[in-house]
Amino acid sequence: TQSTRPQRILDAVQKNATRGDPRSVVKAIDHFCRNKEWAMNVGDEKGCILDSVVSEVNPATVLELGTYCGYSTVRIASLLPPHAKLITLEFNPDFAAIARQVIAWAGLEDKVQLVEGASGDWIPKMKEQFGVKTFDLVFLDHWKNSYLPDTKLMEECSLLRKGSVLLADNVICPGAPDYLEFVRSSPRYKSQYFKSHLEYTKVEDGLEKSVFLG
Ligand SMILES: O=C(NCCNC(=O)c1cc(-c2ccc(F)cc2)cc(O)c1O)c1cc(O)ncn1
Ligand SMILES: [Mg+2]
Repeated sequence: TQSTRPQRILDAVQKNATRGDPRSVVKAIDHFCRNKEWAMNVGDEKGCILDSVVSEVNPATVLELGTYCGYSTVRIASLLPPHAKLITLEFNPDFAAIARQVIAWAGLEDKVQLVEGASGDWIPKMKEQFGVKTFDLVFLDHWKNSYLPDTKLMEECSLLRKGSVLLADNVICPGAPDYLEFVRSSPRYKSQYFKSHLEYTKVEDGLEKSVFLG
């Protein structure tokens, strides 16, 4: 039977990465996507910016919107302090099934809760379902036209506190123009653009870091 690209990414991890070694999992995916098949992971260049923001925030609670194969999930979770928790939402069940195995190969299942379903359905249930008060860091990497409505929904559900950091991928390519306009013009956010490139390419892209001011 014909394999899917996420399945081929998982194969590359299981063949080339060491169980329990998150950095080797990240390296194996980047090597596969740079040399064999492009895939929509945040990638190594933007991944370094992601790492620096995670290390700076040192979050106890993280929400990731859009898991895909778990590449950024592994990057983030490998940097979290001992009792920190990462909740990652993925709408696509095929992506979720692969991501669970990638996260397990990295040995990070205890830090990560992968939830299958639509962000709009799950965000209002975060507190009651997972006992989350607020998120210290949110990584937005799902459907680009969901960034803005989901950010407004997180505000309405009081999931953001003074100092919560939103980090959004792909604000240039594919782009999230309505989200960018909102966080850059709203008095309730302090925004900063980190110029980079679309994963594994020379095309411009970047991450937007926005601190919620409460
Ligand atoms: O596609 C779903 N999620 C991925 C969101 N991410 C992206 O779309 C994405 C796309 C690109 C990208 C950039 C250039 C290009 F030419 C093609 C794609 C890069 C990225 O870094 C992304 O993050 C999805 C499916 C589904 O059925 N349900 C819920 N979500
Ligand atoms: Mg992305």
